[in-house]
Order: sequence, then structure tokens, then C-alpha cells
Amino acid sequence: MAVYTEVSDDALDAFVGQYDIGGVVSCKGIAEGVENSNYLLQTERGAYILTLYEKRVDPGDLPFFLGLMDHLAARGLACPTPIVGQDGKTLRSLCDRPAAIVSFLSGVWHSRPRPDHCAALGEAMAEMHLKGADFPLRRPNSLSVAGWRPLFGAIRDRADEIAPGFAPLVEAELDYLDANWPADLPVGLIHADLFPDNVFFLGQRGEAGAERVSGLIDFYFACTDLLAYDIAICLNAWCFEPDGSFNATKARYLLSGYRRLRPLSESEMMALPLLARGAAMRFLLTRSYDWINTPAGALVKRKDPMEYLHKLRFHQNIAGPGGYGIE
Ligand SMILES: Nc1ncnc2c1ncn2[C@@H]1O[C@H](COP(=O)(O)OP(=O)(O)OP(=O)(O)O)[C@@H](O)[C@H]1O
Ligand SMILES: N[C@@H](CCO)C(=O)O
Repeated sequence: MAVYTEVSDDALDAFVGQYDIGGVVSCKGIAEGVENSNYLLQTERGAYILTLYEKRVDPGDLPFFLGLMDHLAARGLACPTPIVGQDGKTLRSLCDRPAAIVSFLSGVWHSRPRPDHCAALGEAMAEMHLKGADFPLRRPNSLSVAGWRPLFGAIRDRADEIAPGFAPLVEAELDYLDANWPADLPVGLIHADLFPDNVFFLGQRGEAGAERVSGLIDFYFACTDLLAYDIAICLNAWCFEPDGSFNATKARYLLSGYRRLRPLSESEMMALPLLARGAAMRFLLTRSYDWINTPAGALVKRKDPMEYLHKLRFHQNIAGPGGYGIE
């Protein structure tokens, strides 16, 4: 459970008193997520999400994240809207952490998404890319190719705790990614963490095509980067089965859904295997870092780095976009 910071009743009442959302009815820690402390806040006016920003979020980036959600929500994308306080601000401080309240979105996420969910995800991601195109702020992706080597440097000494032979394997892959990472693909606003738990669906469950995306959440890795890299992250996060096998049908649906709204160039298609290797490396490294560094006693379930080592190996053997079910 991702609650790193406990909030006392008095501190919460004083905090919520700075908004026009009524008094606190209840506030419960949310048993999902690994990055920040999240609470489901029920007030006299309705349901909200209270987030206290923790370790990996740079406070200097918060105006970007909150401004982005505001921008996308104003253009009709289903995403949380930051709530403005009586002082006109969305960002303030609680228990010595930066904190904000955002709107609550209904829906459920699917731990085993079907192909039709992947198609809907593809469309929603393309809609986000299009609606983010005129967002005026920029934020470089600190977890892209230039950030991976320093991240690995921070865990290299304990790399054998992840897997025997982990260090040389990662170093060889980093050399390859550094040498081949594309520089000339379309760039824009990307989510960069669009995993199934960050995409909510509503509608008739169980019936293919009957559910619609009701919300994208967790914009706290959003940045300015290659648009196709966002797709590569999703190929990793949505298209592998629990037994580790790759589901090319899901990949085809995901890419077709995306291309219905935003066509992909030939160069973007050809770059997908490389971008997917990079995306696998990103989550392999952050999960490895967390595996080694999560504080004892934190109410959080660590995510398995080995899942991403397996995915990396899969993409290393893909020659072109045909490997993802498309030509
Ligand atoms: N706006 C929202 N509406 C409804 N539920 C939300 C909202 N924001 C967050 N949640 C709930 O809180 C959980 C954790 O949120 P979030 O994914 O932002 O946390 P996180 O710590 O950044 O996690 P991670 O980066 O691991 O996905 C979500 O799975 C969801 O259940
Ligand atoms: N979605 C990430 C956690 C947040 O970065 C993962 O599954 O590793």
C-alpha cells in the first residue's frame, strides 16, 4: 500500500479548509501505487484524491504535472482536474510534503486487459498526444536514454541481488541503446507510465467493445519525448501475458486503435523494437532500484524487476514491426 506519510486529522482539516469543497467526511489511504501517498478523500461535496508527493517527484516539476492535467481536462480528455484552493493555487504543502487535491474519476482498471481494451487504450493515448500538442510547458524525460546509466550506477554494486550476471547484461544493453537511440522521430507530450493500473474503464463488463476509457490517471512521469516511446511503454505493459508470452493480437489492436487517431510514420514503426527495448530497460532499472532501496516498513508492494528482464530479452529478438503483429 502506497502510504509513506500519515496525515493527522487536525492537519487534514486545516488543509481541506483551504478549499471550497466542504468539510472532511472520511479519508482513507489507497492500497495501490508505489510512487506517492494517495488518499481517497470524501468531503461534504463529493469524492477527491489527495496526493502527497514523495521521493521521486521533483517539486519543481509539479506545476508541469498539475498544469498538464488542467490543460488536458479542459480539452475534454478524461483525466483528473486539479482542484483550485481559495487562494487560486492547486499546489500547497501538507506534512512537509508538496500536496494537491484532484477530482476523483470513476471506473475500474483491468489487470488482464483484453484486445478490445488495448484498442481503446491506443485511441485514448493518441487523443492525449493530440490534445497535449499545444501544452506550452516542456519537461525533458529524466528517465530516458541519458538517465539510465546514472540510475544503473546507483545500484551497480548490488546488482547481483537482482540476478547473477545482471551488471554486464545491463551494461551491454545500455551501450546498444546509447548508440542507436533515435533522434529524429516526432516529439510531444507523453504520459510515460501508461500501465493498465493508470487507465480506467466504464461500461458493460465482459462484453468485447462495450467498455470505454473513463479516465487516464497518474501523470507524474509525463514529459516531452518521442511520441512513439509512449506506445513502446504500452506494448510492454499491456501486451504480455502472465506466463511471459507476448500477445501479438493485443499489440495489433493497440497499434490499430492508436493509428485511427494519429497515423504513425514509417520511421516510427521501424523504431518500435528499439523503443520497446528502451522502455523495458527503463522499468527494469527503476524496479531494480526500488527492489534494493525500498525502506523497511513502507506499506508498499515492490514490483518484480525480472518481469522486465524477460521483456527486454523478447524485444532483443524482434527484427521489425511485424513482430508486433503489424506490417
Ligand atoms: N483521480 C483519481 N480518481 C480515482 N482514483 C484515483 C485517482 N488518482 C489515483 N487514484 C487511485 O489511486 C491509486 C494510486 O494512484 P497513482 O497510480 O497515481 O499512484 P502512484 O503512487 O503514482 O502509483 P504508480 O506510479 O505506481 O502507478 C490508483 O490505482 C487509483 O486506485
Ligand atoms: N508503472 C511502474 C511503476 C511506476 O513507475 C512499474 O510498473 O514499474
